Amino acid sequence: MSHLEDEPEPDKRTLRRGFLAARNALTTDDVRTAALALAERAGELPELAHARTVAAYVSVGGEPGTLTLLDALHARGVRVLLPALLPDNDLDWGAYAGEGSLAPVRHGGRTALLEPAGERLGPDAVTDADVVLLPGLAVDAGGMRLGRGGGSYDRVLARLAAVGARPSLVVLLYDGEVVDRLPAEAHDRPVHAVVTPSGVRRFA
Ligand SMILES: Nc1nc2c(c(=O)[nH]1)N(C=O)[C@@H](CNc1ccc(C(=O)N[C@@H](CCC(=O)O)C(=O)O)cc1)CN2
Ligand SMILES: Nc1ncnc2c1ncn2[C@@H]1O[C@H](COP(=O)(O)OP(=O)(O)OP(=O)(O)O)[C@@H](O)[C@H]1O
Repeated sequence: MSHLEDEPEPDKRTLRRGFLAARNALTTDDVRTAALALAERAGELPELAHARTVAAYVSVGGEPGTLTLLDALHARGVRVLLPALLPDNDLDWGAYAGEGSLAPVRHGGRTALLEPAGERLGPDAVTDADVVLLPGLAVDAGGMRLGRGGGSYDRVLARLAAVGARPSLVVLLYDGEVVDRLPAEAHDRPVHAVVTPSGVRRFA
């Protein structure tokens, strides 16, 4: 992206469109191969090795795959919390109990998400997490994350801060989604690390 450095910062919407188009161009095989590498790389994170509760999400479509990782955590006895999207874009949470505990839910015209089918624990349940795995479209060298724009995870991060919870914040991405710089707003908060198929990068 260095050839763009002299141009005005493209806004978040334009950036989102570009990153989503690249994901849409991936084949099922690309996604599957990357998901295996991601699970392996994430397995190297000491934060995950020691976590008792992990807040995560089930990837859909071209998103970097998370299910292999979720199954590995669940099999080790880690409590895995998964989000359920509420009408105002806030997130409720439920526990992952294997693939049978997921239900496809379509919100509006969007791709169906896989959400926890069991008991709902309430939006504050995320404050129990030792590690939060956040979805995103990109992260920059300062750890600032570009999300989908719903503000769901902005609210999660605000809620964690409000109760003084300081879990490790980790975003799972493809290699090309780690960039030099993203536009940041006052409410944006940096993550601690990014996992891509080629490895883990930590932010100061
Ligand atoms: N897998 C997953 N679950 C998640 C999120 C996410 O980003 N990914 N969320 C993050 O906040 C929350 C749900 N919010 C979402 C907001 C917008 C779209 C969305 O615009 N989807 C588009 C593009 C899908 C694609 O990448 O191909 C669509 O369905 O058209 C999806 C989820 C909680 N669960
Ligand atoms: N703590 C908050 N509570 C409610 N709304 C918020 C909060 N923080 C940010 N928002 C709103 O959410 C919207 C999306 O913000 P932004 O573009 O940063 O989303 P994002 O970080 O890309 O998405 P996400 O958090 O879903 O991954 C903005 O309109 C913003 O004002």
